[in-house]
Amino acid sequence: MTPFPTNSGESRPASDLIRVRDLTKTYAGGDPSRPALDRVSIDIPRRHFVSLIGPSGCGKSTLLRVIAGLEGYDSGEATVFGTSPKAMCANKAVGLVPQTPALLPWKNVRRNIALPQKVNRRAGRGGEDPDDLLRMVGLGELGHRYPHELSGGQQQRVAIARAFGMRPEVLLMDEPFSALDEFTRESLQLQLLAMWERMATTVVFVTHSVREAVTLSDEIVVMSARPGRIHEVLPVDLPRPRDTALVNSPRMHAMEDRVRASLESAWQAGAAPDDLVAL
Ligand SMILES: Nc1ncnc2c1ncn2[C@@H]1O[C@H](COP(=O)(O)OP(=O)(O)OP(=O)(O)O)[C@@H](O)[C@H]1O
Repeated sequence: MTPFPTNSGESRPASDLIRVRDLTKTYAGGDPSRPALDRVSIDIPRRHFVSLIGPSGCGKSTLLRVIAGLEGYDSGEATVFGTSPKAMCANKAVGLVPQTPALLPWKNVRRNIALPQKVNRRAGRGGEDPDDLLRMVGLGELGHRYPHELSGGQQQRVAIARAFGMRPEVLLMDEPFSALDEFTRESLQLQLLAMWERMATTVVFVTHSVREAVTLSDEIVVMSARPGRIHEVLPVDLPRPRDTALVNSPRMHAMEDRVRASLESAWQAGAAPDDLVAL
């Protein structure tokens, strides 16, 4: 197990962590000798921004779905701030932002954002004002529009605003920016960081982009495939806010190089003999 570093260096109680211990998951019909997750252990401290990165099929989405309470597992344990993921999910304390924004096409943007808050109120949790949320993601003027009247990037902003509007204790994001152009992606990253800082949420973010992981994260979890394991946890020792000057600095590039080197060794650790012969 790779011990998960905390900013303070102190060990934290389970009530302050997303804690995964020795967790193994094999999908129904899957090869038991190659579980999707194999004895995975990590601690994600409350209010941290943590990215999961690794080769395709290494189990990033599976781990996210286990934390979300949407997938069971064979052995080991997962708790979110001391509670089971399913209980957190039932309490609407965990939000999930998928790769493609799932907005209701027959409701305008403001109603799309307000809808989950009704569910939230039933769960006894407050919500944010939809117009405030829209302003925070730079869409203050577009509350009356319908999803088909927005660009892909604007739709994803609505999805992010909606997720934060539920004031989740944990926000799980599965490659939310992967379909966007680089410029839109970079501007959304900065908006996401501003929302995260303001809402003090814990974010677990899946990405294939090294630059994105370094720009956003406190820690980067590098995973390896066949079977899915934690390869290494890299603390991102860069100050916040991560402004444009920092993102283009030598320190940033040095951190990116560290992550790339770790990914390469993760790939080698998980490569089957056939893959190596093909090289
Ligand atoms: N519903 C499912 N049924 C069976 N096997 C699955 C299912 N979902 C995922 N898997 C398998 O589990 C392993 C991990 O998949 P997962 O989607 O978690 O990987 P990932 O790292 O998120 O991949 P990618 O980067 O390509 O999105 C893969 O071998 C995949 O084929």
